[in-house]
Amino acid sequence: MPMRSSFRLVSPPHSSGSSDTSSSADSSENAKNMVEEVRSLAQCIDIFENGPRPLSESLALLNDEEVIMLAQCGKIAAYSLEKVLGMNELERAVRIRRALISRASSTQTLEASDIPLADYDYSKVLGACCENVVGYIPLPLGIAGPLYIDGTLYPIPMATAEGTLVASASRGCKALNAGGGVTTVLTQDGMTRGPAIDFPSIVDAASAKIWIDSPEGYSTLKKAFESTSRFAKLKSLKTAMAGRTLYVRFATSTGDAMGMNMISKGTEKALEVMQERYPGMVVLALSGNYCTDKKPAAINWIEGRGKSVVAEAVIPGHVVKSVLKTTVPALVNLNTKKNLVGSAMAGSIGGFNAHAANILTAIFLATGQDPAQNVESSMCMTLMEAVNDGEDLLMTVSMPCIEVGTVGGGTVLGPQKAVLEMLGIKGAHPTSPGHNAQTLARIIAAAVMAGELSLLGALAAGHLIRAHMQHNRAPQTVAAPVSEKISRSWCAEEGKKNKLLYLYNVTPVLTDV
Ligand SMILES: CC(C)(COP(=O)([O-])OP(=O)([O-])OC[C@H]1O[C@@H](n2cnc3c(N)ncnc32)[C@H](O)[C@@H]1OP(=O)([O-])[O-])[C@@H](O)C(=O)NCCC(=O)NCCSC(=O)C[C@@](C)(O)CC(=O)[O-]
Ligand SMILES: NC(=O)C1=CN([C@@H]2O[C@H](COP(=O)(O)OP(=O)(O)OC[C@H]3O[C@@H](n4cnc5c(N)ncnc54)[C@H](OP(=O)(O)O)[C@@H]3O)[C@@H](O)[C@H]2O)C=CC1
Repeated sequence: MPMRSSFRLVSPPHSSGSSDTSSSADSSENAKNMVEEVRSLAQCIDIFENGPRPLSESLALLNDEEVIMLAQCGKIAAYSLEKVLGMNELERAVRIRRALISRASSTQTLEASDIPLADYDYSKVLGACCENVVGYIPLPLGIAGPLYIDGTLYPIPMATAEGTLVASASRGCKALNAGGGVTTVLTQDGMTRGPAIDFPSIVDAASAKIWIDSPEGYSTLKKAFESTSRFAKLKSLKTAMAGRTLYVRFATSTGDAMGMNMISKGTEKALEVMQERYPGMVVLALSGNYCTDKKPAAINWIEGRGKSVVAEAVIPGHVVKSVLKTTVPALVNLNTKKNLVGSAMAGSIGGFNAHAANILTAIFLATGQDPAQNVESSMCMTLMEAVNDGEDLLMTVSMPCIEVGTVGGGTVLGPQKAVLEMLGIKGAHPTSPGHNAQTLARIIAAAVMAGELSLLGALAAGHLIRAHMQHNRAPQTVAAPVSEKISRSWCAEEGKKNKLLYLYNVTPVLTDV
C-alpha cells in the first residue's frame, strides 16, 4: 500500500453560529472531510491492529500525522513510540512525540522549538539513559589546562554554562604546572549501598547483626553478592541498629563502572540469601539511606564512597604573585578563615572548600557521570600551608567520595564517550578493571585543586566580581529590553519630557516627538 499523502487530523465539528448560505456550504464541506477522516482513521486502526505484517512495517505505511492520530486516540502510548516504530525510526519517534506533546499542551510548541532533534544517536539512549525523549540539551564544552597530573598532561574537559569557570580552572592549571604539577593518591575504591531491614524484635535484629559481622555471615553474603557480577568484589559490611531496624552498608569495588546498578543487584541477592536464615526479616528498601546516595551525609565524609583521592602540589611563591595576583600568606590565611573556619561556622559536612562542586560537576557533565552524585562527590577539604621558609605554597585537596565510572550510565553516549577517549580512559581498562575510573577520579581531584587555587587567588585579590562581569555577563547576554512595541509606546509617553531615552542604559532610543 503506497504511503498516504498528507493527512489532516480529525477536527472537532465546527459550531458556526452564522446562518448565511456560505456557512452551510462550509459545514457540508466539513462534514465531508470528517467522513473522510473517520474512514482514514478506521483504516489506520485496521492496519495497526490487523496488519498482516509486523507492527513496525504497518506503521511504516502511515505518515507522521496518521501515527500521531493513532497515538491521540490511545492506540499507541507516546512513551513506546520507539518500540512500535522500530530501531530504524528512532528520530521519527522523537519527532512524533514532540508533536504529540505540543498538540496536547497549551504552552509553547515543541515542534518548531530550539530544542535540537536531529544529528543525535538515540540508539544509545534507549533502555540506558532516558525515557520519553523529545530531543537533547547541548551544553558548551570548554577545555581548561592542560594539567600535569602524576606525570601525565591531561586536558580538563568542562561542560558548563558558568562563564569564568574554565578561565579560572585554566589559571589554576597554569600555576600548578609552574610548580611541577599535581600528585594524587587513591586511598579507597568502594561504592556503597545501605538497605533498611526490619526484624520482629531488637533481639532478632541484634542476632542478625552479630551474624553479619561474623566471618561466617560475611563470607555467606560475599558469595551471594559476587555471584551477580564479574566485577563486583565485596570489600566490607558495616551494620547499625536503630531499634529493630538494621542497616547494612555494603561496600564493593565495581571495576570501571560507577557501580550503583551493580551494587544494587548484588545487595538484593545477598539479602535474598539472608532472608532464608532470618525468615522474619522484612527488607524495607534496598536503599535505606545508609548508603548514602545523592544526599549529604557524614557517613560518606567519614567512611568514603566511590573513589577516595588526595591531591597535592607546591606552587612557588613568585607564581602565586605573577599568576594568581596575591601572596602565599594571604592565600594561607584566607583558606583557613574561609574554607575551614567559615565552613565550620556554617556547620558544613565535607564542604571545607571554595567550589569543588563547580569543577567536579562540569567534568561530570562532560564525561557522562551521574550529575546527581555531585552532592557527595564534591565533598572536599582544601588545605594550604606556607613551606620552604614561608616562600612557597603547599596545597592539598582531600576528596573521599568521587563516584565515577568509564563504563555504563551516561558514558555510553557518543559525545561523553568521546571526551573520555580524549582523556585516554574510554570504557573498560583492557587489563586492570577499575584503572580507567580511578584515573578519572584523580583527574577530577587535581582539576578541583586548580579551581580552588584560582578562585581563592581571585577572592584574596578582590577580583571575583570583576572576573564574572567580564566572562559571565557579556553585553549580548544582558536581559533584552522589553519588546520594541512597548518600548516605543513607553518612549512616546516619556519622550515628551526629553529627547533622548536610555532603555536599560544599553541602547539609546531616539523618539520622534
Ligand atoms: C577570570 C580570571 C582567570 C582572570 O585572572 P587574571 O589573572 O586576571 O587573568 P590573566 O589574563 O592574567 O590570565 C591568567 C591565566 O588565566 C587563564 N585565563 C585567563 N583568561 C582566560 C580565558 N578567557 N580563557 C581561558 N583561560 C583564561 C589563562 O591560563 C591565563 O594564562 P595565559 O594563558 O594568559 O598565560 C580570574 O579572575 C579568576 O580565576 N577568577 C575567579 C573566577 C572563579 O573561579 N569563579 C568561580 C565561580 S564563583 C562561584 O560560583 C563560587 C563561589 C564564589 O560562590 C564559591 C564561594 O563561595 O567561594
Ligand atoms: N540502581 C540504582 O539504585 C542507581 C542507579 N544509578 C545509575 O546506574 C548507572 C550506573 O550503574 P553501573 O552499575 O555503574 O553501570 P551499569 O548498570 O551499566 O553496569 C555496568 C555494566 O558494565 C559491565 N562491565 C563491563 N566491563 C566492565 C568493567 N571493566 N568494569 C565494570 N563493569 C563492567 C558490567 O558487567 P557485570 O554485569 O558483570 O557487572 C555491567 O553489566 C548510571 O546510569 C546511574 O545513573 C544511579 C544511582 C542509583
